[in-house]
Amino acid sequence: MTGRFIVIDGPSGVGKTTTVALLASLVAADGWEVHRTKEPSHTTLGETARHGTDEYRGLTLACLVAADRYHHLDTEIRPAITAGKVVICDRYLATSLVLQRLDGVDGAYIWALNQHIDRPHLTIILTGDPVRSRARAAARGIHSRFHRGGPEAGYHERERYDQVAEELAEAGFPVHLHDVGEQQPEEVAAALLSPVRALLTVAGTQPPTGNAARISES
Ligand SMILES: Nc1ncnc2c1ncn2[C@@H]1O[C@H](COP(=O)(O)OP(=O)(O)OP(=O)(O)O)[C@@H](O)[C@H]1O
Ligand SMILES: Cc1cn([C@H]2C[C@H](O)[C@@H](COP(=O)(O)O)O2)c(=O)[nH]c1=O
Repeated sequence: MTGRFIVIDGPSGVGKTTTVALLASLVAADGWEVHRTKEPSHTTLGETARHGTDEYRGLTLACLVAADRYHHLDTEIRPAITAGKVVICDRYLATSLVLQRLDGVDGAYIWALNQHIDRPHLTIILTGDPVRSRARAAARGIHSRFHRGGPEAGYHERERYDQVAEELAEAGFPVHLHDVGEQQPEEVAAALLSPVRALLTVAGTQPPTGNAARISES
């Protein structure tokens, strides 16, 4: 059986990386082989995008993150799915549709750049109080110009993610929007387990192992 491709996306500091780690553990505990990864990837190309947002902007950055996405799909995501794993990826197309637009790139161009990417089986978009999210990102450490800016930037970013959730759904992407509210990280992951199990539990199909499985990560 081929694996599944799940994306967790949303504003800076909302808790994507934390949720990916916790959800990966829960899915592995169900017996699924899990591969955890993130975008930009941990390749030279990806790290250039992650840490280069002061130098690279607009169309250049849009092309850079799209190139990294195709390389990530070719070298990591597709092989893991073919091997039957559940791939859980931190950030993907929704980030490009929000941040590259904020950078002045036309939405149609972002879609065109990404027209050959794989469609995730499920895109989870986390939303939450922008003041809290921005404060958490700042406390953790800022490495991107998109993380800067106070509450106003945070509200704007959240609004864009809400719009992009609708845009992706209209384009046929299965989307699950989850407001983290005041939930603790473990509560967020537990709440997401239900839609993820619904995706993984195809009628009559059991997880490939009866026991807790391994998690690989990039
Ligand atoms: N539900 C939560 N409640 C309280 N703190 C949280 C919660 N989720 C995450 N955090 C904390 O907030 C900080 C940011 O979390 P995390 O790195 O997971 O967010 P992110 O969305 O991946 O951020 P970024 O987009 O900036 O990479 C971390 O210190 C994490 O421990
Ligand atoms: C996937 C993706 C990423 N970016 C930029 C935005 C940030 O500068 C970094 C990611 O930061 P993180 O805290 O390590 O998650 O990459 C982007 O502009 N467009 C994208 O599609």
